[in-house]
Amino acid sequence: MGRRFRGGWALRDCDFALPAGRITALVGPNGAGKSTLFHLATGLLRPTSGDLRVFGAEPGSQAARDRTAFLAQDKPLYPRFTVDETLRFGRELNGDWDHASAERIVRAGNIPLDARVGALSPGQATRVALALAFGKRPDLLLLDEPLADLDPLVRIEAMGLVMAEVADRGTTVVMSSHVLSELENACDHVLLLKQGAVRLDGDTQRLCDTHVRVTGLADPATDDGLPPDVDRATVVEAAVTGRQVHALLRHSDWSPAEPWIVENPSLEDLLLAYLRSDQPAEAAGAAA
Ligand SMILES: Nc1ncnc2c1ncn2[C@@H]1O[C@H](COP(=O)(O)OP(=O)(O)OP(=O)(O)O)[C@@H](O)[C@H]1O
Repeated sequence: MGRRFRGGWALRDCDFALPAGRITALVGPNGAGKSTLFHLATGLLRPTSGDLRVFGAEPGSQAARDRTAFLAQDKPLYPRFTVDETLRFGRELNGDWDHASAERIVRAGNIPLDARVGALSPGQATRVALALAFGKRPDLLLLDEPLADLDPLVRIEAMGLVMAEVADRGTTVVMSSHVLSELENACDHVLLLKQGAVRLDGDTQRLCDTHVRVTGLADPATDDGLPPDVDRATVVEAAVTGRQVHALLRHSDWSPAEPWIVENPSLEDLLLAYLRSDQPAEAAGAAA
């Protein structure tokens, strides 16, 4: 599947299937194609090549729209509406609307129902936008950097809200974020895009288990500092600092003896390595 704009391909040859009932982190540098993917998944854009399906339905079709809620980066809410009017608007637009849940989400944030949306803090507005999204009882919730403008405490609270609702209902969530440290405990699947291509796609635990971070004395005879017997196709990144080499390897059967330090990476470490790596997806073993 791909999407091209005048300036070139925003997404190209992207082939992936995201797991239902799980939280997928959509990660990638600016311009990687994350928002484009959300717009394709909601039917706001059509693919230029190939096909994208949402629970087997065409994005934008009634069947797909009924099951999908999308929270865009700019969280479009009507500033003149009160919170209550906003939720009632949600009820009018959606047949299968869960007003009690939407109100519960708002009340849990101590947001008065008669407050004007335009007067809410960014954190409160995010909560109202999430209430609107969850009130729809979506099977698929698409969140495009929903927490970007929030302070750390409110971010944690909003993330907790998403996770609780998802655990309750088994909603499939795809959430883009640049804050990698926050994804570790929240997401169980990751899709990493870079320059419009899928660089990494897999279960977070499995990805961390199938990669190793190795640190040891750099070999002066090789360019990357790793010993010559390391299969270079398994090297996601390697960096020499002083006399030490620090590398991330995937599926490596190279088992160095001490004094090499070998450990599984954290999700953040793994994602950063793939974001920094310029290796083509095949060489870096995108589909682990
Ligand atoms: N409507 C459009 N018209 C032309 N080019 C576009 C359009 N939308 C996106 N692009 C281009 O497609 C590429 C991917 O953009 P996209 O917004 O999907 O990236 P992103 O990963 O969401 O970035 P960010 O992290 O900055 O939000 C970029 O090169 C962007 O300039």
